[in-house]
Amino acid sequence: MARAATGLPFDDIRNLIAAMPGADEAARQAALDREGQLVKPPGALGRLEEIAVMIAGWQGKAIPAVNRPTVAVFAATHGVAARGVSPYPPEVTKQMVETFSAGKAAVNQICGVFGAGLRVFDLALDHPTPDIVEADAFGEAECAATMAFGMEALAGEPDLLCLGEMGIGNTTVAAAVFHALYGGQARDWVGPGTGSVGETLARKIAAVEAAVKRAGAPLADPLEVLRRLGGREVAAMAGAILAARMQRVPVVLDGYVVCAAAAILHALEPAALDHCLAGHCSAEPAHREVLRRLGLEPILDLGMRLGEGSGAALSIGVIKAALACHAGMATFAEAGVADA
Ligand SMILES: Cc1cc2ncn([C@H]3O[C@H](COP(=O)(O)O)[C@@H](O)[C@H]3O)c2cc1C
Ligand SMILES: O=C(O)c1cccnc1
Repeated sequence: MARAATGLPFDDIRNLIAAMPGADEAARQAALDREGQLVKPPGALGRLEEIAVMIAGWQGKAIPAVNRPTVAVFAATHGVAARGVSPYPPEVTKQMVETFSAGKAAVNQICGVFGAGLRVFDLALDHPTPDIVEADAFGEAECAATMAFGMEALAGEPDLLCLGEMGIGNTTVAAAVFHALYGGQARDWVGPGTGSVGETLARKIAAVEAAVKRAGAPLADPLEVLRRLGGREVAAMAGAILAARMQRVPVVLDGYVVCAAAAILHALEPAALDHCLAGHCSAEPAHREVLRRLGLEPILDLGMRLGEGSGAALSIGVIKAALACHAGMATFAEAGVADA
């Protein structure tokens, strides 16, 4: 396999993780102080206050703003889909990419409501990654290059990056990643995805179990979990989360599949997700446990199980409201309201 002149491709990823910046503490503290002075009982805006303070830290501004939110949807195809682990055929991935372009998917409508830009990245859709039951999803060079491609999500300089994905079979891939990272039984991590029940669900559990065994889990290196069991959208999203961190852009995660990308980084370095919010808790049964392990509290919990970034996009409304309150409210002194 070709190695980059700078060393092993995964070493480049590890070097980035070692160099990740933290939040701007002065901006974070200034935002926290401001929250304490705004014309409301302290803490009365609950999570909205935490969101405003967190975004202040990452944007490095006492009064942060989200004017250019972007939803980046990564689409990929998976060899494992040919095993019948999803009720839908693999062609749906490409057809949904066309539907995103036509502005007719759910995520388009949600982006429209909140003024978010939508960018769709398709990752070699005509060339599925190998069936993870049979072979590794990638070689190291391709996996690292796909992560680097995901960094393109930052090219439009968004001030908030929401992640989404499209790829029939990718809840199987996500379950394999979680099973390899967190152990337990395959069935603990497998859920219906788009609606697998009965025989389809049984095939999905069997595929996850066999893939993780083949890959030789437990694996000491989370990047090997990604390389052996992941898919292109999972790798690209991990790259996007990392690139956002290098530029201190806050990230909103979507459901079960996006969290598989996040979990790889978290397993490499728990602080790697400090700039991330969980947009929602998906109805995929194991998502709540994954969020708990990642130390993330979902903003919304609406029983959604769509993917394509829909839950992350929907939480932009809450995030924008949090920032509008933080920026626009008067202090007790300014409003002439008696403080406690
Ligand atoms: C019409 C349609 C639109 C979608 N939008 C997102 N997904 C979601 O479903 C897929 C994962 O589920 P599974 O692992 O069960 O195939 C992903 O493509 C995901 O984003 C969709 C699925 C369908 C059928
Ligand atoms: O939570 C998700 O990401 C999800 C759930 C079902 C189907 N596709 C994605």
